[in-house]
Amino acid sequence: MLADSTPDVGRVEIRNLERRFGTGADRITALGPIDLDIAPGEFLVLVGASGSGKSTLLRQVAGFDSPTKGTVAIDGGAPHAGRTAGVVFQQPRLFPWRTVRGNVELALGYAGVARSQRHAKADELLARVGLEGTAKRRVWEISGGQQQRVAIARALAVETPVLLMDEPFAALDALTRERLQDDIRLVSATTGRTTIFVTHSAEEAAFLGTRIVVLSKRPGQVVADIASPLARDAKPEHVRDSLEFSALRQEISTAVKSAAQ
Ligand SMILES: Nc1ncnc2c1ncn2[C@@H]1O[C@H](COP(=O)(O)OP(=O)(O)OP(=O)(O)O)[C@@H](O)[C@H]1O
Repeated sequence: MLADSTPDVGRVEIRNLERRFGTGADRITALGPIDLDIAPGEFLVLVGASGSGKSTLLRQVAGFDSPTKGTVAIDGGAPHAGRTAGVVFQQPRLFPWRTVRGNVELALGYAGVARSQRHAKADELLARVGLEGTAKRRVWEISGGQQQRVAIARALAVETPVLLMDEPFAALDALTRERLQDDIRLVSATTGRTTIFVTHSAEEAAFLGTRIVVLSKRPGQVVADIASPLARDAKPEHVRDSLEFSALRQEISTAVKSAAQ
């Protein structure tokens, strides 16, 4: 299944971006200079050694933090936290005393959806991430994998042009992680939302990305930019079994190892 329509929003332009932290002798350059053009609908996976600045770059695009030098533009404008990008973190960060549906309804409220439409819209989003039948349960009653699905539904609720995911599956067991990868691949192909996804896993990067960008060790700079040859609408099991997938995973893994030296 391909995107519902060709997306025309969600262009991310990163120009000459640098981020330094600290002052005086303790000053470090964490990131940059970085130039990246991300087209609407691309699923860009960022990989690189620990400390290469992946989360720092994501935070600039989210609008949570500002570059020391250079610019980030989303559809030509400055990033605005919560308005231009939805964010999913490693921990789901839900409201535990609310129901599953209540968490999604809250995000819909922030997004300006009328109260009368929130219930149905929340259920539609929960179905999209495979959570039919859990709407009335409290967050603490469901598993970690299900909680992360709620966090994804919540991020999808706010119809931002960009979706940012910072190691969202890292804390999950292997089977749950694989299921969520299958689902997010399909969700992203159908919504066509520009996505930037951070991971440490070459396998996850190869499976999810339409494009994989490898950062060097500090200061993080782009050392490899790989276009995936895998078909977006291929069945997950066919992707995982394919020779192209193995070759891509190997290429990413080699690039990450050499970038870390
Ligand atoms: N607020 C901050 N103050 C000082 N240094 C920071 C700050 N945020 C990040 N850094 C430093 O910037 C560098 C990049 O950090 P960042 O968390 O972006 O890397 P990362 O690639 O996401 O790492 P990991 O894979 O371990 O999550 C690190 O050296 C980190 O210590």
